[in-house]
Amino acid sequence: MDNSISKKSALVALLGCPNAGKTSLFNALTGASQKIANYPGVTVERKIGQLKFASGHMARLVDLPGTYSLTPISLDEEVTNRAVRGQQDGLDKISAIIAVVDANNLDNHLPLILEAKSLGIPMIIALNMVDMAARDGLTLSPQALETALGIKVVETVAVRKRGLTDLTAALEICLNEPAENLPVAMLDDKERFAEAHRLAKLTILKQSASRLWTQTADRILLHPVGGIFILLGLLFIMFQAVYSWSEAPIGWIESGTEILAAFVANLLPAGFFSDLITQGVIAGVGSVIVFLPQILILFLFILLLESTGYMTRAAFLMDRFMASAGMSGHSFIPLLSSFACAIPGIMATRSIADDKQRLTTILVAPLMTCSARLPVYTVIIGAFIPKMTIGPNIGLQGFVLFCLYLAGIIAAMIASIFIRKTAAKGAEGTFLLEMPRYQMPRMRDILISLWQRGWVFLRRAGTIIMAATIILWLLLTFPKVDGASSDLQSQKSYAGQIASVIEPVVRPIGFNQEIALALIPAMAAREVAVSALATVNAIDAEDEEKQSADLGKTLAGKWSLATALAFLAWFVFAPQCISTIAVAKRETNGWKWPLFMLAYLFALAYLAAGITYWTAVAFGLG
Ligand SMILES: Nc1nc2c(ncn2[C@@H]2O[C@H](COP(=O)(O)OP(=O)(O)OP(=O)(O)O)[C@@H](O)[C@H]2O)c(=O)[nH]1
Ligand SMILES: [Mg+2]
Repeated sequence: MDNSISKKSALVALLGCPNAGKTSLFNALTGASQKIANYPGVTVERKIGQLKFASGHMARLVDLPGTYSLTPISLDEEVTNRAVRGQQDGLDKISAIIAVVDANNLDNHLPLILEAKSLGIPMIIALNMVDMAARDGLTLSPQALETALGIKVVETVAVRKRGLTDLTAALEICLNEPAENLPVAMLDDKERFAEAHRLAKLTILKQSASRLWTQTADRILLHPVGGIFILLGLLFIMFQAVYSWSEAPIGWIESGTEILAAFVANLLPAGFFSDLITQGVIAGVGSVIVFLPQILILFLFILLLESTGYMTRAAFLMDRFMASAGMSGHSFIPLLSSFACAIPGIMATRSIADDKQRLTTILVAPLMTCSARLPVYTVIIGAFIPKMTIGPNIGLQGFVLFCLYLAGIIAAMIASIFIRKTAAKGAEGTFLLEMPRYQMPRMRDILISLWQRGWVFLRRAGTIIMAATIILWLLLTFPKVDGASSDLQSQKSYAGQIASVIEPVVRPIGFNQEIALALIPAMAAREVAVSALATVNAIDAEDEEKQSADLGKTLAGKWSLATALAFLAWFVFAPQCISTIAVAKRETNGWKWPLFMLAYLFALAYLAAGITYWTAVAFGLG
């Protein structure tokens, strides 16, 4: 510790809103002569350093936590509030304040200055980040602000050490000949914001059109209440579009697979091979490929939101919400990626510095509705939820899909709260984010990304999903039951025998034999649940001549609504994806956390499906 810091020299405080540049200024002004301690009772760092004036005199400088107001809400704001009022234990009375203001953000930063002014402590203003202001096309008049406030204003660029000589000179004058403290009228919140706005207008001489535009857009899109509604509205439109735009292309793909199946059936001699291709490969894989249009529409929206610069704003909007669940805005992007797929999502958590927050984000990422769930949701919704509207342009099917996504999000938040209270206890993190500029998306880039996503999906369908479907088909076809109806065949087959072990476990939550059968191969990937059901039904329908290419129609004739809803609820939670477990193992360096993840997600899935089933039955939907 540096004991050379004199206890007697005047104490000067750096006061300002979060991210105004106080710490940067503190470092620039004090160099290496810092002394770091904690405020008593709070784990907020207290930094005191020594400041040398041109005259050779010294002062002590204290860096305070950022706050927007002297009416504290959080602990570190409390520290700042007590410090400037001279009520902080172990801290001398403050002789002067350097109020640090972000030049780009006058409207938001000036209210604190007005509040501080009423304390009656000698004060000067460091108008910081003027480099950014200039870059963004802002022309400012520090003189205008100085005259209007009656407080000396010095322009600074803390990170480039610009304006520091002027600042220390002004500070020394302020300490030696404090301006007369004219009594200041106490303003209430509303008056203070109005006055801050007036001062900002006086100070800003000119601003570029694009900055003005960005500011207006941000005022609307980042509004703490309105912004959230806009975000939810955008997501809602997205899910509606996933349905309404995909109808026609889905029809084309369906007729395409039907034609292909008929063509192959004609081409190949009837028998094992023909059955394998038509029932296993074409019915199975085709039932998954049908979802390509919906997946592309989903990605189109995500890509558009990303490329316009909106996504970062969404992260910002969500920060407070995420913090209330024990994560932070940093977790937002990984979780958002998990809507596409949990694997890139979990890998993106590497950018989260806090270990506990990172672990939590990994553990809840599989609850975000990945695109592999879309086929499962869509088949069931298409089959069981009536195609009706529940409001102007609001379809019930899109609404249900929206609710399923919402259920995943809410479950993730609740799980996160629990995990942060138990398995991953730790302090809250901080959050910093720079807003990108708004821009027109470049259609070419979007199309390329869409093509890549589509290709990844098709490759999955052609590899893992096809393999799982073929294996399942083989397990369903053997051992052959002679002369049995095809229904009996699937029950007596190897797959049927395995399913009959699982069935008693899932029967209490409303699942039937064919669901039990589909759940095992679906561990490979969730979509396989759909291709497995398609294959089972293709085999079962063999003799009956009424095999429908539309899996939904077939299921609607067999399952009760309660079972269908329970099946949906299951897939909101069930960790049915081996690759996700593998990535979680790699990213957490061991089996402990992936096993924990498997256990808690299966438990949730079982509970949710059971509750859904029995509630539906109670309402007479069984
Ligand atoms: N371009 C530019 N960046 C700055 C300037 N001053 C600070 N920054 C940057 O702004 C960010 C916030 O600066 P800090 O010094 O940590 O802000 P602070 O006021 O201490 O923030 P809190 O302690 O959270 O209240 C950092 O990334 C700094 O590098 C400046 O004058 N110009
Ligand atoms: Mg700081």
